Amino acid sequence: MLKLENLKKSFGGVAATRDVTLDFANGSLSAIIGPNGAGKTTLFNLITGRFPPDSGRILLAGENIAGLSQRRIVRLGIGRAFQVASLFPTLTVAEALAAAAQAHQHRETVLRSPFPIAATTRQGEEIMELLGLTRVAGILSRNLSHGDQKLLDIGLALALEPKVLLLDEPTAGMGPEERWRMIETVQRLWRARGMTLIFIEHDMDIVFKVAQTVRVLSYGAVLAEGTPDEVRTNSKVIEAYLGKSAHGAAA
Ligand SMILES: Nc1ncnc2c1ncn2[C@@H]1O[C@H](COP(=O)(O)OP(=O)(O)OP(=O)(O)O)[C@@H](O)[C@H]1O
Repeated sequence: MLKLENLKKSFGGVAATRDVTLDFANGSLSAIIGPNGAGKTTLFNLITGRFPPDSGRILLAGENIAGLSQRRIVRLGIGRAFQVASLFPTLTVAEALAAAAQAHQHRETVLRSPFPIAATTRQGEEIMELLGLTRVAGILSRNLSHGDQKLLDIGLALALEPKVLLLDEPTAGMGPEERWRMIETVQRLWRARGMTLIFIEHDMDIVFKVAQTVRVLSYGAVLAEGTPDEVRTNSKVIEAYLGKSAHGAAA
């Protein structure tokens, strides 16, 4: 579904992405891990077109999307949960989702009516159900808890009907219990939608329990990849990244 071939990106003298080649199978659930500054977010920025790569290819279902605009890449089916819930402070959760669905269906035309049509309202309801947001459907986005704001961010990305969804640290800033609830929700939506889902995560317990495959970045390059068991026991990973806490401690 998504293939990265020899991707490179430098910022000034810093090589943030150094010859990264990775293959994400259709419908897979993958984690990207690595120490701070390893280039995880840069990889997402390249995939979503925030920055063009210096060289290399990004193949989505065989088509090279490297260097295309962010808008075009979204339309081709790559979604990313951004911190955007805060952009709709005066809309309720239900309104924000229906508006996003409507805007997507009208291909970015400006919303002219505050009253979304039935189909997009229904689409918003489905997303709320999937993410467990129905209980806060009528709450203004600005009044949501941190966890619900993050869920709404994911919901807004889902409204654009992505084939590949990128989540950059979906559990950041959450306590242990809330983290597990969030990651269960992520797993549920991945199963329900059958999409290719890639998440960046620092909590190793979550990564090793949830991901089908794990990619480890270090200094902008792929240090290791494989199943959670393969990565957990990889000597390079243990040495460079996990240290002695290879069996579960957070990064
Ligand atoms: N827009 C930018 N301009 C300049 N340098 C950048 C930019 N984006 C990333 N970098 C640099 O590229 C390197 C990789 O950063 P990146 O944010 O991708 O790492 P990361 O693995 O996501 O880190 P973290 O876990 O801390 O979020 C860092 O040295 C960072 O300072």
